Amino acid sequence: MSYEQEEEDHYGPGYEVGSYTKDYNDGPYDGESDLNVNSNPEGKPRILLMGLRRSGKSSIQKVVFHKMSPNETLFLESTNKIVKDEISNSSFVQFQIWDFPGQVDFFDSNFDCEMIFGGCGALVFVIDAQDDYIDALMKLNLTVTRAYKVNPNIRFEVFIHKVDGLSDDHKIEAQRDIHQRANDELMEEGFDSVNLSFYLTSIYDHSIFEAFSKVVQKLIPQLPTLENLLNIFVSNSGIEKAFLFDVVSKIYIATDSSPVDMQSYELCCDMIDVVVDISCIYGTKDADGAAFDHQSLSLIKLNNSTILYLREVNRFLALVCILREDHFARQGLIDYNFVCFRNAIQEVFEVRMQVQQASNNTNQSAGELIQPLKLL
Ligand SMILES: Nc1nc2c(ncn2[C@@H]2O[C@H](COP(=O)(O)OP(=O)(O)OP(=O)(O)O)[C@@H](O)[C@H]2O)c(=O)[nH]1
Repeated sequence: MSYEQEEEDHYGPGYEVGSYTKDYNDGPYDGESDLNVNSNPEGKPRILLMGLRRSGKSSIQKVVFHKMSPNETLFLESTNKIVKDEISNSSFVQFQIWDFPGQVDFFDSNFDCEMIFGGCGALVFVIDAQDDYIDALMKLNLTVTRAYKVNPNIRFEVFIHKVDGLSDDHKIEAQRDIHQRANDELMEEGFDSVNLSFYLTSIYDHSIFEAFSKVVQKLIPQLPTLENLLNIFVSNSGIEKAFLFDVVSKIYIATDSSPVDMQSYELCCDMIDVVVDISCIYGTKDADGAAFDHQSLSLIKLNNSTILYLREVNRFLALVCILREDHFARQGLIDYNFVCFRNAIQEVFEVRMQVQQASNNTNQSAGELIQPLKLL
């Protein structure tokens, strides 16, 4: 698990791109500077992180994808160039994150809107809720309107961030106020069809992982299939809740259709930490040094007659389930259903690979550009 500061390159005169990557299992990124949409051969969706200075953009990226502890972010230096990060640690979770400096100026002639927004899947705008957010709302409006004109397919995600410092009432009020002001301004300017999603986030709890899970899920074309498979598995196995996790980032890439409550999600995240930590200390590591392998399985009984059950789905994904202890009496059935579920996921993955390969071949022969928004 290592990442490498790969290279720095010029993003047109005046804008630099720091490009590094972390490929959790396949060793350091060996790619070349990938500066524009056209050189994005695998068509990975791109997520842009934007917002005012010190709003918390780099902290979010470091905590979610680089295992940085929240306290360490206090020492992060201000970003003064676009930092590009390649996330390719899972069969389904593959994208690039571009972290922008807070002072980015859209009116600067060096800022190539077409190129930056054109190949973007989601734009995450971070607002510091502990600060006066009027300036941030102006910047949000400017960013969204600019981006939408270039690419109406972008998903706009607003993180009302640093809410750890706010009381519950204050959080709700901030969300209501920001939601209303942002939408009113867009309506006034005639951007009625722009859809903004809002999330209350903090790096000091699981809210940031939950919010990023939802951002990433929207970029996975196979999501309805995965959810369907989870629903079938859950209803036939007496399971209350199941999450399909990307083990390294602890982002859940799908869950069944019952509502997600934060406590269940936190429990499942904690279980992954426990399993990975114990495996690292006492388990045997494979050739890649990964302690999480095809035999990874864990069962934790809680003192409220609830069971947490974790099974490895593939190298990158784990299924974590919550169920009542009495339902676990039929473990054989659950295990059988799980094997069927795992085979189905494998098939989805294979179909995805085939379609991706076919699309690559077609595009190569036709000399066309690959649509960066498409995974399939
Ligand atoms: N309380 C609290 N502080 C946070 C949170 N997220 C980030 N911070 C702090 O906010 C400060 C700024 O964070 P950065 O990640 O450097 O902000 P940035 O948006 O990348 O800043 P620029 O690079 O200047 O654009 C740091 O001191 C972080 O520790 C959060 O969720 N809660």
